Amino acid sequence: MIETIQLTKRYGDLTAVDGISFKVEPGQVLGFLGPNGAGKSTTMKMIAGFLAPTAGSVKVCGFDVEEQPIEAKRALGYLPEGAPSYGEMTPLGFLQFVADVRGLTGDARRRRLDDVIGRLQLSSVLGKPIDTLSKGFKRRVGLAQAILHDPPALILDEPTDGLDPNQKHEVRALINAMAADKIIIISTHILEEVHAVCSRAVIIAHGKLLADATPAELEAQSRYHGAVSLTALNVGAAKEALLRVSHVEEVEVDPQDHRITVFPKQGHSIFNAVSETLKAQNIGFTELQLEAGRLDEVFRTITQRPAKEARA
Ligand SMILES: Nc1ncnc2c1ncn2[C@@H]1O[C@H](COP(=O)(O)OP(=O)(O)OP(=O)(O)O)[C@@H](O)[C@H]1O
Repeated sequence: MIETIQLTKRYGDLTAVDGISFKVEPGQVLGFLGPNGAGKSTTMKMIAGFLAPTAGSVKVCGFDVEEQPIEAKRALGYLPEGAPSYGEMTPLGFLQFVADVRGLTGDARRRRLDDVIGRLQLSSVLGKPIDTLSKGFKRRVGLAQAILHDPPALILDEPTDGLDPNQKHEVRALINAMAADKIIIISTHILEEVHAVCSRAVIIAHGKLLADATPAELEAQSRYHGAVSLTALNVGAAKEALLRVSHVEEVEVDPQDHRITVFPKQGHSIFNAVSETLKAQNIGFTELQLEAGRLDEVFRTITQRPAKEARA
C-alpha cells in the first residue's frame, strides 16, 4: 500500500501541498489529477523520497519514506515528469547503470534487462544515444528504468504527456498490463487517461485534495449524468416535443453540431420516455444516447470551486 498522511510542502509563503491524505492498494491505478501548479509533481516527489515534506509522512509498502528510505525506494519505481535521463548514454548503457544502482546481478539482472527491453520494445534503439531518440522512445527508456527492478509500487508523473496518440495508447496498454498486481499512481491532466487506465481518481487544486472517487462516481456528479442526447433532423420540432416529456427539466441544443441534450429532473430516468415520444410523434432522430456524465465538466466544477466548499 502507498499511504500519504497529512502530506504538506511549503516553499516560503507558498503551500504547494496542503495536508494531503490518501491510500492506494495493490491492483489499483490511482489517477492524480489537477490543473497546472496544483501540486501533483511536488506530491509525487515526496512519495518517491526526492523531496522532504515540510510536515506529514508517506509510507510505501509499509516503509516510512523518511525513516526507512532504502526500503521504501527499493519498493518503488519512479518516472519523473519529462522522463529525464542521461542523454549521452545509450538505452542499454543507461539501463545497465540503473541495474547496477539497483544491485541487480547475475541471472536476475539479465532476465530483468531482457524483460524491460522486450516489454518497452527498445531493441532497435539500444545502441543509439538517448538524446537522439524520439520523445516516445525517451519515455519508454524512462519507463524501463522505473520498472527494471520489478517494484510493487510505481509513481509515474505524466507518463503520456507530449506523446502522439499511438504512443499514448502503447504506454496506457503497458500500464494496464502491469496494473493487476501493482500499486500505481499516475499524474495527468488528460481526462481521457482516467477512463483508459485509472480505477480511482484524486483531484487536487492549490495543494488541497478536493475529490477521491472512482471515475464512475465522479461522472455521477456531472450535470450530464442521466441526461439523454440525440441528433434530430428537425431540431425545432424535436425540442418542442421533448420539453413536454414528463420529468424533463431542460433541453439544450449545442450551437455547433446541433446535438440535443435532454436533462431529467433530479432522481428521474427519462431515456424510454424520450425515445417513445420521438417515435410516437414521427420525429426523425439518430444516435440516441444515455450520458454517463462528463469528467471534464466535473473537473472544472471541482477545481474552480473555493476549496472549503468543494470539501464540504
Ligand atoms: N522548487 C520550488 N520552489 C518554489 N516553488 C515551487 C517549487 N517547485 C514547485 N513550486 C510551486 O509549487 C506549486 C506546485 O507545483 P507542482 O509542480 O507540484 O504542480 P503540478 O500540479 O505538478 O503542475 P504541472 O501540471 O504544471 O506539472 C506551483 O505553484 C509551483 O510553482
